[in-house]
Amino acid sequence: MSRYRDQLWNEIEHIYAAILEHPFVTGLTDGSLPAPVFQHYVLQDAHYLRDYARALAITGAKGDDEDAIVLFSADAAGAITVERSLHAGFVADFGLSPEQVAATPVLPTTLAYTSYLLRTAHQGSFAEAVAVVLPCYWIYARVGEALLAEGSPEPLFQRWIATYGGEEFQLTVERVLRIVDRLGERLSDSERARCTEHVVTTSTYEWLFWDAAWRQESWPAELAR
Ligand SMILES: Cc1ncc(C[n+]2csc(CCO)c2C)c(N)n1
Repeated sequence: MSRYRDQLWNEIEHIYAAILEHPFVTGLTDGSLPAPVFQHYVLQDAHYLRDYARALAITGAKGDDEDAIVLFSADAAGAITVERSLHAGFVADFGLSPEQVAATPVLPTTLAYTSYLLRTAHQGSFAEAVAVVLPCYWIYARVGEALLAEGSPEPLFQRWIATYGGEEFQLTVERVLRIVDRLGERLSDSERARCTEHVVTTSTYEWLFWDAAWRQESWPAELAR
């Protein structure tokens, strides 16, 4: 019997491959990513990280042992710290004012992704909560690793790559994957199917999140009041 993580990776490998080929991601390493696209991503990510931290805190509260409670609760705080340091730096680099940042609306893809995260974390079991938050860790660790090997000529993008390709983050993800493997050994068939669906859904949202920035997604201007 293979580890649960290997079964899950089989389900999302094609999404990961599509992410590595996405022009947003290739634009990070060849330096061609247009600044407004990266800016869009960073501003939406600030909204995303706040709700992701909430989803992690709920996952921690549902933890089935002390290590799991500590890991997810600490990462809930960590997601806010990352958001503040990474994003304060990028926002300063872009010359954006705090007012402009505060006025940035939560756009459709961010709202859909965070809503699904929070709904599942609130309503699901501990295993479902772990499954729904997993792709955020796992895909960024794998993408960070792949991009670190290539690097970027643009210092701003290189800083982003170093955050997620770095060893410390890789160790955090390994700790989450050990919990996934442990839970995988005792899931019923129906709970396993629900967990797999959450992993596939939020992996798809990871692709969509980059694509929304690439498309410069907005709410329909013709419906604005
Ligand atoms: C859309 C989106 N998905 C994943 C991450 C990466 N990420 C955010 S918090 C966290 C773990 C705890 O710090 C990780 C890996 C991101 N920034 N934005």
